[in-house]
Amino acid sequence: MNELEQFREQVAACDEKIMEMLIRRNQLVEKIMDYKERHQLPVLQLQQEEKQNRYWGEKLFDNRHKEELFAVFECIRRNSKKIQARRLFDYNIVLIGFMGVGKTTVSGCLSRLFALDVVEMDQVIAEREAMSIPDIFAACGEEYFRDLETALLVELQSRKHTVISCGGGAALRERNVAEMKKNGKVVLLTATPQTIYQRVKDSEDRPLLKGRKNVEAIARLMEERREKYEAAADILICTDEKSVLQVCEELIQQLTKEGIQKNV
Ligand SMILES: Nc1ncnc2c1ncn2[C@@H]1O[C@H](COP(=O)(O)OP(=O)(O)O)[C@@H](O)[C@H]1O
Ligand SMILES: O=C(O)C1=C[C@@H](OP(=O)(O)O)[C@@H](O)[C@H](O)C1
Ligand SMILES: [Mg+2]
Repeated sequence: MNELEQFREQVAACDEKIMEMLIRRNQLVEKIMDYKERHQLPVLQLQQEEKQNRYWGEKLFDNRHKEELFAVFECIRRNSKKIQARRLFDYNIVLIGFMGVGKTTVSGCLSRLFALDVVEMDQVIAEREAMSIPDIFAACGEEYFRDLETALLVELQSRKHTVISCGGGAALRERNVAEMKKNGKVVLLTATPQTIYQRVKDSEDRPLLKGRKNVEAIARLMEERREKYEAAADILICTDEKSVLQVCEELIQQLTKEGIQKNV
């Protein structure tokens, strides 16, 4: 055997070991989940991730392939999160609620925590129409926009393990709620009008608040919508005075409670 072939054999032996270790690692991830479930421990334990980052940062700091090694480790960790998420949520997580409650922000955070895909409905619609949401409203009207939402919700039924961040008005149509529930658990995020005002006051992205961006008008519109939002929700999370991470933790905790856990 020439030298090149010998090296190739050694690389193949390394791959064999790496794969064996990855299989073992995945089994341990499952065991950790069993343990957390049995002892009712929170699913998210971010300090563990920080500990790993510190450890490998120090250990690899002068390695020539530090970046590449980190990228592989990140990929391994992402896959662990996926394994975890697939077991926890056998469905889509559909976020609804008034403008500014944090649907988009919470989706991003959930996606990082569990390596879930995100569909930001407004963004998909704006891209497909090649127009911003305010422009769609101005050019084609609200009904047209709501029809696009309905069509997209139907399309998303073929997915699983996806966070669907709805536009604030999507849950107001009965038909939309029925489509959401076919593949997902509907999570209603709430906040007081004062909180909403603070969060949206500097943004121009919400045509329905144009010319009425004040606490009173927000409170009125919120009250008009409240009944429909609440009727659509499988769970409700209040976001006032909570960080985005706290909101995610509460959401996971509620979703993984018995009964909500599986899509039954
Ligand atoms: N829990 C929170 N605490 C503080 N600010 C938040 C929180 N959730 C969202 N925000 C902020 O509020 C604004 C609106 O959030 P966004 O996710 O766009 O809401 P939505 O998609 O429901 O309209 C953003 O600037 C975001 O950073
Ligand atoms: O509440 C609504 O009717 C709307 C909310 C907006 O999304 P966000 O809730 O993400 O702001 C956007 O879809 C559109 O302006 C209509
Ligand atoms: Mg949004």
